[in-house]
Amino acid sequence: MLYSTLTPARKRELLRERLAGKGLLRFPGAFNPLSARLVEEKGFEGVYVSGAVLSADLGLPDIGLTTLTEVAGRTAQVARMTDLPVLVDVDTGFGEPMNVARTVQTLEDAGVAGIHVEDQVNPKRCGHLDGKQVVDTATAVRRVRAAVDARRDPNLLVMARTDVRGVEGFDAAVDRARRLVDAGADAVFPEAMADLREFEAMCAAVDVPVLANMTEFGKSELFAAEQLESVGVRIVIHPVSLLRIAMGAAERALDALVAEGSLASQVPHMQTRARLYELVDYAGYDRFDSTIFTSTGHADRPAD
Ligand SMILES: C[C@](O)(C(=O)O)[C@H](CC(=O)O)C(=O)O
Ligand SMILES: [Mg+2]
Repeated sequence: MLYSTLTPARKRELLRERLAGKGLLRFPGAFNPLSARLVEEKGFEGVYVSGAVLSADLGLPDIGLTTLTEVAGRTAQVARMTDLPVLVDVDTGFGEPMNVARTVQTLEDAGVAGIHVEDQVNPKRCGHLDGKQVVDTATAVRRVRAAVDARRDPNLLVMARTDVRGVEGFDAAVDRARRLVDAGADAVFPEAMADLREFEAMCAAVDVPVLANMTEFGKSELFAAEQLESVGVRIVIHPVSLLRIAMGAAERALDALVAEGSLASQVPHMQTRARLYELVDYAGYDRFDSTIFTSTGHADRPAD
């Protein structure tokens, strides 16, 4: 009931423990707080909060228009719904290194287990589009150092995302990733890798966990979990997938409503009322209510 049963500190500790072990951690993107519960119930290891989803949710393109307050607010709502560690996309950190520091502390307060900050210029764009620009290494390093220095919980995972692959090529991306690890990054998110071999080489080049972004309609093929695991990738995100699936379903249903005048044909595709209530733990609230009434000896309500 009311959810998360673990403190943010414990979730961070658990993520660190899992990363110290072996295997791939799968982080589907939650497109709303409730979907985070679904992700947890299905047995995934973490929840991703995507900047692209957050922007799209507000009807905005993913070009750095969202504010820290919006991102932190939504992320806190997601994090409180799950015992899984939440990894959040903070784009370029919302400004200069001082802003990055504030971003990190604000998101620590929002209950996340990790953040990733990227080395694009502002306005940023989706990492799988052409025409991106990146900042120089010194600026990228300052962002990561600011993030690392600002965290109050040493277990908060500071992940450095580099967009250099799509701008200057793979070797430059490896150089950039190494510099960001030297600056204190706990993990690396190499954006827009061309193939599995590049993931493998990146994993071999840095001795911190590497993330793979399996976003659809992007530059990377959609590799399966076993393929990524076999080349040493430690975290995979499916950032926008659930939003795409939900929006695809919503559009098809609206078309049916227009064509058929009713949604009767769509009911088999819907999450049932019972399943929704299960996800929000309706029964848990009922139990709480009756326990309180019983224990306070409320006369009007029978104990059950
Ligand atoms: C991972 C990402 O940063 C996101 O915001 O989810 C995006 C995803 C996308 O636009 O498909 C990205 O830049 O890759
Ligand atoms: Mg993003």
